[in-house]
Amino acid sequence: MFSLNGTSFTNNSLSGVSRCLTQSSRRVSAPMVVVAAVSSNGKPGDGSVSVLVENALTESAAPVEMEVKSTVTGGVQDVYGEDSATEDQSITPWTLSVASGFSLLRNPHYNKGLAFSERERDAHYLRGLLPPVVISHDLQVKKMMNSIRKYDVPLQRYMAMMDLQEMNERLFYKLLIDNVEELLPIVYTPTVGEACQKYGSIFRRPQGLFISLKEKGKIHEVLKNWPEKKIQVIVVTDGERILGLGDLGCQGMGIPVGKLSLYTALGGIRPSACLPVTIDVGTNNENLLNDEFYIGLRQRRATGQEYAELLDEFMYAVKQNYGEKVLIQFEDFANHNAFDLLAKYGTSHLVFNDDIQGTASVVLAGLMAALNLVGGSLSEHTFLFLGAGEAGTGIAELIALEMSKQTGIPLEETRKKIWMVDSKGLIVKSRMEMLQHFKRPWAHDHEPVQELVNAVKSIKPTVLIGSSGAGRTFTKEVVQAMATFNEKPIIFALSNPTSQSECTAEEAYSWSEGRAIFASGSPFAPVEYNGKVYASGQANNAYIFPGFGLGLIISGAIRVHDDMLLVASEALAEQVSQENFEKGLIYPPFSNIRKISAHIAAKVAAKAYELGLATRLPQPKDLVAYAESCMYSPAYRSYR
Ligand SMILES: NC(=O)C1=CN([C@@H]2O[C@H](COP(=O)(O)OP(=O)(O)OC[C@H]3O[C@@H](n4cnc5c(N)ncnc54)[C@H](OP(=O)(O)O)[C@@H]3O)[C@@H](O)[C@H]2O)C=CC1
Ligand SMILES: CC(=O)C(=O)O
Ligand SMILES: [Mg+2]
Repeated sequence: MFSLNGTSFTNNSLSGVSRCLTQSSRRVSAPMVVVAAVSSNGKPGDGSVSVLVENALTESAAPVEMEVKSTVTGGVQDVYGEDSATEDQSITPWTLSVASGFSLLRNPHYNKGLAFSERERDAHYLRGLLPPVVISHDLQVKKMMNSIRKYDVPLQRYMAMMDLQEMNERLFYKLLIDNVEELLPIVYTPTVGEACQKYGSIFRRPQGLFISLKEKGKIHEVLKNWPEKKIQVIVVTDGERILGLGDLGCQGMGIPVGKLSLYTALGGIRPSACLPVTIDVGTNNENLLNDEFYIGLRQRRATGQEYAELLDEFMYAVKQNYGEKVLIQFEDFANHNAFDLLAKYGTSHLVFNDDIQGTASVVLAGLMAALNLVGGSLSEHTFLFLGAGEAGTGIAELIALEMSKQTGIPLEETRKKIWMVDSKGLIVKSRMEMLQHFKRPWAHDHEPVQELVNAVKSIKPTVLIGSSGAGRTFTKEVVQAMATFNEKPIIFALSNPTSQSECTAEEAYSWSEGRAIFASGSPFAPVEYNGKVYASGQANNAYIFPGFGLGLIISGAIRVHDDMLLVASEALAEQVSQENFEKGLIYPPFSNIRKISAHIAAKVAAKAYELGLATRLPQPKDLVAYAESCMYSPAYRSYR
């Protein structure tokens, strides 16, 4: 049934399998990887065994040599945890697992529910545990969508999705992939924001690792408690700036969980390679500190050395446990830590800050596409941001870099086309002394201006970008001002969730008399204005990070480089079709996202090879085809 280093197995005994695995060290050559074994009497080393195998090439975005999968099910005992005869003691010992009967139904990785075939029910001790009907994966999807749609409250839909993920992982991902436009607002913004706010009350089972100050000095061991060993992507937050909702402390866990489900559904990274992490150093949110259901440390945030030491221990433990090439995505850190963490670990780890870099790439892509509708080159436009934090200054820097590359004009000059307003007004030279370091490049010569609308009237931007986290700050006066000196004003309201959006789609179109090119961070339904329907795009980093991460993984990249962000923007902009433009759209539909992600991945990987940052050799000839072939598919495997 499967072959391991030259030895074939058919209904071999479990102990035989064990011996062979031991003798052949812990690594199995692709394409076959043991994923579970079933013994006839449920006891290891006794009776006949069938071994479930999967094809590593279609199953994973990992290099083809893979560690033997470690799963313990079967309700008998943890079968084999012993070290095998190999010199490489840094690798976690493999275990071979017994998955059958009731435990198989309780294992979300392997459970198929009513889709287990008659033969599988016989072979895997499922008789009587399921009702007689056998249904297809497609019918399961239809049934699940029917039940999810019955919930009127988005948070109930979110909880139904989380329950499904815990029950039947492949059904969860098929549902999400097949209904991405409908379900993205549930597992992601805006609903994930509400889920984080209420995470303490709705918490059922751990979906990721919680690393708090209590774990200081033990993080290496804590990482080993996670059941999966072959991790490729970690999304980590400390919960201090969750969307535009502020400090949600430990309850920010919903964000890494949500982002990683998109890594799988949108970018094809296999679920077992994804690890959500929340670093808990306390919270300054008084409501949470006083909430009896709060699940985090009940103390104010640790800062300074205490904070830095915990983060440092985490970063090095990750490298020690998962190697050089694990991608660590920083998510929703407050800006007073985010920029420093990125700078500090950017030279030693494969790190990516989604709020700074992913957002920059998605917005640049939208602008590149928008030029098809408004004309001119990037450097002929003038940009004004409301919000000069991670998102705002990250986007600004990438736009300035792209302008500089296109024109040969130095970066210091191209930055002068970009203006920023923060909570204290327009960022101008006279404020320089008081500005945080990331705002300083944007302090230009101008008299102080307090109000956004006055900044708009004075600077006359062609592009207005909201990255403030402050809802309804693009007032009627602001949008109307944009529409007086622009035939087609480009207006992005990036802040999440919907409640924090700088304006709604309806406001953007009606106040600009239908002339705005509008996109928002959280989705808005199409709007009717003067008898015409306007559909707006979603300028959200979810277009970028899944494909970007896939590109890093398939090339074995060891560092992230700004040029990779630029090619990711180009790849996304190229996916906007003529048909999309005719509808005023500057982003392609999410329904094509896996194809889009493969294109982004291919460009990012090609750039990694060009820059000498790729370690997976030789370089595949057709990187798009290779990226597609590496993507996880939620199709059920046959457990014969
Ligand atoms: N669409 C997408 O893909 C993404 C969207 N976002 C969204 O962007 C928002 C901001 O995120 P991020 O940049 O990380 O946050 P930061 O906290 O780093 O920055 C927020 C900025 O907005 C300014 N600001 C806050 N309130 C006002 C106000 N009323 N008027 C003017 N300026 C204001 C702050 O000013 P000051 O510095 O003076 O305090 C700060 O400069 C969030 O809502 C987030 O959800 C973020 C990443 C991706
Ligand atoms: C989308 C995202 O990353 C944010 O709003 O923070
Ligand atoms: Mg974020």
